[in-house]
Amino acid sequence: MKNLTALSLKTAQGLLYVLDQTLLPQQQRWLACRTVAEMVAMIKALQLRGAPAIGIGACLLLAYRASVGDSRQQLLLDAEVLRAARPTAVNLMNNLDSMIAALQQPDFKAAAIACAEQLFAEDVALCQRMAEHGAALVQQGEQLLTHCNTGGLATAGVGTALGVINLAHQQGKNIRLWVDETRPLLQGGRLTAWECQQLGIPYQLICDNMAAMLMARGQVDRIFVGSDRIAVNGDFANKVGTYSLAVLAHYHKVPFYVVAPHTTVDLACADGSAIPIEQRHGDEVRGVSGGFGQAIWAPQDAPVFNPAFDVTPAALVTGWVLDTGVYNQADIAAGALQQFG
Ligand SMILES: CSC[C@@H](O)[C@@H](O)C(=O)COP(=O)(O)O
Repeated sequence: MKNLTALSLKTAQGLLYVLDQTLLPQQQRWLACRTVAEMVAMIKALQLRGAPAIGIGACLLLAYRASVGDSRQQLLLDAEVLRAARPTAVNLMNNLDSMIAALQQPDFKAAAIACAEQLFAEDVALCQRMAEHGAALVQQGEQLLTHCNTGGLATAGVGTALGVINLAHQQGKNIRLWVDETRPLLQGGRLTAWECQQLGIPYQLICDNMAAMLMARGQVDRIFVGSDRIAVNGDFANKVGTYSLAVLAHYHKVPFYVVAPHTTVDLACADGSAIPIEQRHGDEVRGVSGGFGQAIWAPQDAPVFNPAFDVTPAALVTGWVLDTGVYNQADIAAGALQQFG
């Protein structure tokens, strides 16, 4: 396998390494990943996270397993085990489908490696195109807002929503960014804040419940978020809290954009009600843990509701920024997403 490098994934001398995102920003620790069980555990624990990154990581692991001599039959079984690691991000399923097709080739080992390398390269290119389409929407001096982490850590490339924001910054648009901390796992506070510092993007961190006040004061000009799965009617799933942001944006007439590669469209989902939503452990809401330590403030057995994602209805979206272009409400209603998947 070639040596590949992204912010959260890399291959070197044939081995796969994952940057443990649960420890950021306090610690930068790369973990070697050799087995399917290790990869499943990393995805479930969100050591590897972000819709495109988990799909690419799972396929790189299968390519590694092929390179060390696993049988085609074993690799096909392992692909199904990996598919079940997280349910919402369709990129994982789509990338594994590509890998399964590669494993049908006569030289399945070479095909698996080529497939993983191609998925990696393709994601880099898709991110760049999304960034170009999205950054063109941003005006000089705007105050932007984002949720969760959608940057280089979540993809093989520059990211989805954060890729757009970073390109607008690089273009000298003098933007400022509000970063939602993103409870319960703090992907904004830990990961997006860290990426913004690396990239030199001027940002301020806010708790999720401060966005309404900023919008009321006219301090948010545009919102960009990512997505884990987009239904054909334009409804989309993203990190829990995205829906409330969209409702707030609608009320305050703030343009609200979802940024995702066309491969995030799922033709099997007619609308958002068909998107499976992952439910996670109650401890994530009872407290927090990470590279900074652990704090639990709720009663140990407090009953918890903890969906990892929510669905934003298409009616609340100003624009769908895909690698293929920007689509508006009329485009989506006319079936623009039907060509993807
Ligand atoms: C490219 S990022 C799109 C989404 O994957 C992102 O917004 C998100 O919700 C990530 O959730 P996570 O639970 O951290 O994997």
